[in-house]
Amino acid sequence: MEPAKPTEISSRTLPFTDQWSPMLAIPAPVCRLENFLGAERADALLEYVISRRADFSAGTVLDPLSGQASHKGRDSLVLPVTSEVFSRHLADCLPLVQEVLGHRASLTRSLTVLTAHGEGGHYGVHTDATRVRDVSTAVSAVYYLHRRPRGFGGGQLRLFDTTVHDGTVRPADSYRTVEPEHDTIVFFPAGAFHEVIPSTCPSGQFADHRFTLTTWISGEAAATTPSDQPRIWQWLARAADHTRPVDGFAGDHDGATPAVLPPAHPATRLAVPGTVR
Ligand SMILES: O=C(O)CCC(=O)C(=O)O
Ligand SMILES: [Fe+2]
Repeated sequence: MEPAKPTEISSRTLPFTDQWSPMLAIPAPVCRLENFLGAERADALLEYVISRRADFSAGTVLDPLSGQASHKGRDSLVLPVTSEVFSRHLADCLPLVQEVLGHRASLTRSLTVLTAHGEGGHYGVHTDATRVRDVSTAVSAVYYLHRRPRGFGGGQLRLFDTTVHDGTVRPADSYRTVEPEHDTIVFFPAGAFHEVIPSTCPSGQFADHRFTLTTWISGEAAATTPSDQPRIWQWLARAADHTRPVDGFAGDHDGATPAVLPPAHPATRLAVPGTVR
């Protein structure tokens, strides 16, 4: 049979107009790595997290205007930690992550907390601007851990798109969903709006919670040349502007302490596909 000839849709059906003003909706760049620590070490870390149960406390949010910490819109347990090995892995994958995220600034410091979400655990829509000096260049990294079979439901991470329309940049209602899969890590711009939707934990046991090792990675000080960053990063930073603490960054509201990220090690850094190591 002959293929049908295309039919022109007449401009009576689809008229021309000079009132044409579509809205740009851009997904936040995300880089996801599976099997990040490997089965054995991920299980060892999970056992460690469970063993620290008594040391977790309620996580806070910071009001950017008043500088006050509160529990508004958040029900998570947190425990600040540092780990040389985890930091080295982060440093070794940053060249690849930066390539995927279209990120150009230098990243030298990190803040890390363990988190646990149980029955009703959630973290309302926010940016991570309160965790870093310069949200236009900082990266958030969330490493997920949980028992198998999974003892919790829900708890997905939603990463909101950004709309750019008539010179205004704002977070969109649309989003991408990240499943909190054991031994996977996601990286995304710290200025992207995101939320953790409520989790359930039918057993009520701490060991069945949704666990993360959450890290905020940034440079030393405010970037002097943010225009080096691709446009999407600049838009994200503009949309996140009102979430920056007006008094600037004055230490972490959950007690995380800054650690220096080593440079990527030539022998262990992840290769960027398509380049010579
Ligand atoms: O747990 C997650 O998936 C995200 C956590 C988060 O957004 C945060 O701790 O700032
Ligand atoms: Fe966050």
